[in-house]
Amino acid sequence: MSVTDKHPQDLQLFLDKLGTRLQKTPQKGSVADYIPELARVDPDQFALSICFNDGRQFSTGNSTTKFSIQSISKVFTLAIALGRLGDKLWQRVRKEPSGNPFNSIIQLETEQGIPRNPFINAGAIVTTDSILSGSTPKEALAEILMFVRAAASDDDIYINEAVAKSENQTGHRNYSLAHFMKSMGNIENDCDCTLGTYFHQCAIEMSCEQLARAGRFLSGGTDKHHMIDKQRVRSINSLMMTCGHYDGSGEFAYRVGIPGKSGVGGGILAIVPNQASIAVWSPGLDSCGNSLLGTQALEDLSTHYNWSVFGSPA
Ligand SMILES: NC(=O)CC[C@H](N)C(=O)O
Repeated sequence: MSVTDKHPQDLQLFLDKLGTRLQKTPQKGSVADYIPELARVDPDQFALSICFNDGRQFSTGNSTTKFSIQSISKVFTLAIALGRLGDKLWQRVRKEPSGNPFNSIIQLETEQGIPRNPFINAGAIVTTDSILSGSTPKEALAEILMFVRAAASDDDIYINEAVAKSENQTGHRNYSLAHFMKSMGNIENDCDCTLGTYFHQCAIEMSCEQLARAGRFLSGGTDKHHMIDKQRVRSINSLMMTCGHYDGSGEFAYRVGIPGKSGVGGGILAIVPNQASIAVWSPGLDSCGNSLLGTQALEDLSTHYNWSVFGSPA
């Protein structure tokens, strides 16, 4: 029996109180300003949506407002790449936490251009490059959008061109990562094509309600949402737990205790394995680039409902 069968009204009340309390918090973190279009987002926004495997969905705050999913897109591209290449992907990217910022270049030189994991920028660029091989950027982006729309059961999901363009103009760090990996033989396509595709996937916009629904393929929702092999669901969740918040992954696992993937747009997709998919959004970020209040909301929620996969204190 899920928590919704027992106390659906209590859960809605809990979420509304949580949203109201967090929105009053003075320390909201800072919005990402290295992508100029994201610097314009109003930091005083908060939304959360939970989609249970039994189909029920509960939301609070600005839950239909769309935001830039940014690195949360890396979960969808990893699922597509694993479906295409299978374990061969792991010859080009590893499965280890990096302990470094998401856009760090330092490990690539001593580690032969093989990124630590698919969720740091270098690893995500390699993952996108693998999807691009054999397709044009337009075809690869169409495939990514098709996957996301099918996962969310919603066609009203698009790429924000202005955000993609804005990141392309200021994406010198990502260009350096891609060119370094190209020099080491780990990028197959033209760097401009791979990065153009990567910037566009990051610029996908979704609301918390859409994102929570899109995450059902990782929470083991109904048969309809078995979009990928069950073994892969487990693999992706394990990487979200160990690497989904970059150099803040240990802290997130310690405080929240469930797999999660953040993005610099302020969103987090979190999975309660076999139970629910949760999307939270608050644009202010902490020093590791993870949503400050989003993390707090997930900690409060998972503590209250005992969702940590590491056991319950009771
Ligand atoms: N952590 C993130 O969300 C980073 C994604 C962003 N598009 C970048 O490449 O810098």
